[in-house]
Amino acid sequence: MAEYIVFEGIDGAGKSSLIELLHDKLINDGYNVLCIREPSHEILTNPNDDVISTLEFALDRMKQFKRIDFEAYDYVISDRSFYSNIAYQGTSESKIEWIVGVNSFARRPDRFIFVDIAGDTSCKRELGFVDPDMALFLDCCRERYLYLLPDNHLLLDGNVSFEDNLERIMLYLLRG
Ligand SMILES: Nc1ncnc2c1ncn2[C@@H]1O[C@H](COP(=O)(O)OP(=O)(O)O)[C@@H](O)[C@H]1O
Ligand SMILES: Cc1cn([C@H]2C[C@H](O)[C@@H](COP(=O)(O)OP(=O)(O)O)O2)c(=O)[nH]c1=O
Repeated sequence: MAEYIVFEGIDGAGKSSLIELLHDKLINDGYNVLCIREPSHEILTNPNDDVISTLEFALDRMKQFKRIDFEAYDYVISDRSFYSNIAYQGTSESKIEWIVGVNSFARRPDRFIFVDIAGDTSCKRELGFVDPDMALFLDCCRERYLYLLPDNHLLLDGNVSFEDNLERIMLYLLRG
């Protein structure tokens, strides 16, 4: 049964770069690895409608998981999970409660790796400049992630080198 490893963090944190490096390392070590991402395809959501966005992301999530045979792999590595749903669409207490309920059948991660950067760093990496509204929104998402971190998570500083973070990830996976 594959270990389900989730990478989370705001846009531009370095999730996909680290996943690619981890994938190559694990394949090189002889493991069967599947990399997935959420959403599994481009989803046209309305950023002003957290309810519709939540349902779109949650449906895509459930359908994607139906297609995965966890017995066929050693590791399934995912770029995002239902935690993104809470971080991005959970803009009030009542929405968070509802989003947790909508995702109650979503698979829980065996390993949770949070790559941490600030909202303005995200803007600089993704847009090339700091959009104050976007930076503020992303800082709120970051706060929700930090509040939600499950037990046994690994928190990475997304400003240090990929090599240093890959080393930390390998130690974390070895910890059992
Ligand atoms: N630690 C880092 N140091 C320097 N550049 C980084 C770092 N992490 C990410 N980047 C850069 O930021 C951009 C977004 O990285 P990416 O891996 O696509 O993030 P995400 O998947 O979290 O959106 C890429 O250009 C990447 O090279
Ligand atoms: C899975 C998921 C993603 N999202 C958002 C977060 C990202 O802004 C976007 C995915 O963007 P994308 O560019 O595909 O990936 P990334 O920025 O992680 O490299 O979808 C949600 O708002 N809710 C969710 O449940």
